[in-house]
Amino acid sequence: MSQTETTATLKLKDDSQEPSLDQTVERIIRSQKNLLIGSSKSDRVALGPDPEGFKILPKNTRKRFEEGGVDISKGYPYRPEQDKIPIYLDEALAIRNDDYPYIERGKNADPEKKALLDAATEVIDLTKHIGTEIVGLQLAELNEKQKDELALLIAERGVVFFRKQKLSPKQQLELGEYYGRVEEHPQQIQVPGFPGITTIWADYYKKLLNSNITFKNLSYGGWDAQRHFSFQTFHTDLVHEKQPAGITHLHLDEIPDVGGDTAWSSGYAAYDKLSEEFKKFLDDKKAVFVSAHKYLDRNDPFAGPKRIERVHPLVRTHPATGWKSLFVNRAMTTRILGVSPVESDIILNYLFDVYEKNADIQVRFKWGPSEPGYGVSALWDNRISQHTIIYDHEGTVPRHGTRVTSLAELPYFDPESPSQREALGLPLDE
Ligand SMILES: O=C(O)CCC(=O)C(=O)O
Ligand SMILES: [Fe+2]
Repeated sequence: MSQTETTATLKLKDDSQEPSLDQTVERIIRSQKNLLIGSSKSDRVALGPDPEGFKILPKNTRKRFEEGGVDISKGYPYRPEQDKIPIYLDEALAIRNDDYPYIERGKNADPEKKALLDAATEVIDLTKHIGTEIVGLQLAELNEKQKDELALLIAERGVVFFRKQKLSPKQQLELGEYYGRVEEHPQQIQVPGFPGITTIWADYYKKLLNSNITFKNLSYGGWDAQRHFSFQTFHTDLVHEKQPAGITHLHLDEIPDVGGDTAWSSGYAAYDKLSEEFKKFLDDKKAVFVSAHKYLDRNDPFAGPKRIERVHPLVRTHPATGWKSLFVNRAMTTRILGVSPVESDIILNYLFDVYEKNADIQVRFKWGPSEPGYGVSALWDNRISQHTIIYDHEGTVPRHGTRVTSLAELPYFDPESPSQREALGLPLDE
């Protein structure tokens, strides 16, 4: 056979485009993704901007988007295309797997936070341990010094609220970028043209789930019944990231008159609920944290769905305050390393309860009443708190928000760091 004949034969093979076995298997896996990953009803595919969602977009939100230059002419919300949604664990793990140089803005802020607090007309601590409302300031107008001081205040108080805000999605994103690398979510519904801004819109999901429209792979915090994950239980955002979430900023631009509050619980105070002996036991422990979404193992795709697993310290030090905080949540912390599975379950359940059942370390925020033309912002620190929507409105009335999450440092535990009560000179529980 001459050289030309060989090339011709090979070419013929290429041109026939007969898929290899691997390619066939891959095609089956992709087409049967929902079956293999076990997507729930809320885990559906959706492609691009949704003309149906646009029809129920609240007036206040539409006005904010139009004034803020968001192009919703093709529909709303934007639903990431199927080919952007990772199927395999290694694909999901490859997202943001680099070491990104995080700058802690709160670290060098004036501890008295004068530039921020003196400019406010009122500063209201909503409870002793967590939650502060700032009155009379616009987030969009803060200078760098004030933003740094705000980062410190959020780190100290867990969550900070601003009512009556004029804030475009772009301004919200810019503030998030100042606080860290903004997470771009490959699954969640988004603001068109702004992959860093996700949409929080329960009534839309409710409508979607009740409709006969077949969307696939669009996800809204679904978990299996076992661990009950959804936005409706206490949780922390994005703990499965290598450098998990620092500040999340949720801006509600459509607020129900009644219902749909949000609650936060303090991780510093949860830690300080523990006895000194138990703190010592927990201090250098590490735990496994899992992702909300499930994926397939490329080497064993038919072995069932798997979640991303990351190991983080169970007690972590906040880089701005230097205080220790209990870093667990029922939805995503699955086991403590170095103890038996039975021990791990018992300890974790107790720690979840400490966070969830002590009302004295929590704040419940009523976003309303809504004021046409304005929105309300909550900025919380996921490193030192948990939060949950209080879903009493059951998605039956309009409630719409945009959310930007800034990722933070690689979590660490500094054995020299004090607890909050120690740092503030308060008596410690024994
Ligand atoms: O809608 C809410 O109140 C909170 C939703 C939530 O968990 C989040 O934005 O991370
Ligand atoms: Fe959340």
